[in-house]
Amino acid sequence: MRKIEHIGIAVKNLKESNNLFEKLLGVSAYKEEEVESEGVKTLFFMNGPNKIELLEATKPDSPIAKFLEKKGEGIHHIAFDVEDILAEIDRLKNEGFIVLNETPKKGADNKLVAFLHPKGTNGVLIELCQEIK
Ligand SMILES: CC[C@H](C(=O)O)C(=O)SCCNC(=O)CCNC(=O)[C@H](O)C(C)(C)COP(=O)(O)OP(=O)(O)OC[C@H]1O[C@@H](n2cnc3c(N)ncnc32)[C@H](O)[C@@H]1OP(=O)(O)O
Ligand SMILES: [Co+2]
Repeated sequence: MRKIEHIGIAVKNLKESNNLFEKLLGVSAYKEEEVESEGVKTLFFMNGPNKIELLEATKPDSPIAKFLEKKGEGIHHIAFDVEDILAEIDRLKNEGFIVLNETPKKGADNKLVAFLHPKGTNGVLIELCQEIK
């Protein structure tokens, strides 16, 4: 794991949260992207070295919809930048972490992604991100 790639925040309404985070960070979002396979629409902000990903559910069975139902708006996951996601998946599996998708999937913002179950990480959903070069 090289560095935190982004913090994912689940929100009910991307438009409203876009205005809020624009005020909070003093910058505009640099990208809006729908990830059909995850049932999410994402909005990315960069302020200094920090990246914030806002996530709105686009379908009722999306992980974000379930999260909002259960916990309401808030921090959803922490994503880490990795050099080699397959090697990292292997390493983490051997360390006993629960890898939710052993085959990396296409995420937002030009990344290959995989997730670790929060049950194995003190209740924090962890995302692994490898830049697609
Ligand atoms: C890929 C696009 C984008 C990117 O950056 O590129 C994204 O980040 S997309 C983000 C959305 N996609 C995902 O989150 C995929 C991985 N998540 C999952 O597979 C599920 O959400 C899972 C397995 C974490 C939970 O799904 P499940 O159907 O089991 O939901 P439950 O409500 O039954 O939860 C079980 C248990 O886990 C706790 N939980 C759920 N979500 C989170 C979370 N984000 N952080 C911490 N804990 C979480 C939930 O509270 C339940 O705990 P319990 O003690 O049993 O109540
Ligand atoms: Co993410």
